[in-house]
Amino acid sequence: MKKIIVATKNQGKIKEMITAFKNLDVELHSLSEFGNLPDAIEDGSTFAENALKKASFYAKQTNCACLADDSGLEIDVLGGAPGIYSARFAGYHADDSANNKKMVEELAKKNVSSSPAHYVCALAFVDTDGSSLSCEGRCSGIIRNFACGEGGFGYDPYFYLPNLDKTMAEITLTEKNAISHRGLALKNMENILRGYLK
Ligand SMILES: O=P(O)(O)OP(=O)(O)OP(=O)(O)OC[C@H]1O[C@@H](n2cnc3c(O)ncnc32)[C@H](O)[C@@H]1O
Ligand SMILES: [Mg+2]
Repeated sequence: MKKIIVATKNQGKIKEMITAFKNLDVELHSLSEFGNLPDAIEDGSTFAENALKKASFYAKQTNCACLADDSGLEIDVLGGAPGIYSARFAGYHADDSANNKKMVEELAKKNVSSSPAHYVCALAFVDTDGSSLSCEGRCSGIIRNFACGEGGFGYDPYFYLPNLDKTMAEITLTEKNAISHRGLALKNMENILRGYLK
């Protein structure tokens, strides 16, 4: 069975990635099994470039095949910000609550209480021989300036899904995976990996 490292330090992503791959015939491992590895440098100009940088970096560090995710939120009224800077919107070591506070402040500066927005997720798989596979997923919704729900992570309590009349933080992990940017990208990657690992 193929051993794949879920190469992320984000616990929210880890849960979603492991749940999504439960029917794939692979052995998933966490980066934490390798001790305290350095952070990958995320200096690409696109989600796809950053995902590939992370997967390649951790494949070298662990000598194992790695699956990495680079993702973020694009808010229309902010011209697509925070985009690839979503994890550090409020500064380099910002946490979710600081980023969310900054996001609410930026909406206020534009004199709006909500805006159409899109989550984007790029996934990259890098094997031990350096060969790579990649794909993306997107999910559209409305960013609002108030939080609802306790689930998910990051911007989820502010990301409203009009079709469900709920935020991403008010649905279960399985429901989130069925519609989210990461869920859709993982479905894609599952199909690509099935062919690759045959
Ligand atoms: O780089 P790794 O170690 O994977 O973890 P990270 O949290 O730094 O991840 P990114 O660099 O890809 O930044 C993505 C940020 O975008 C936001 N984000 C991405 N997917 C999200 C989701 O499903 N729900 C809520 N926020 C999300 C959240 O703020 C993340 O920290
Ligand atoms: Mg990161």
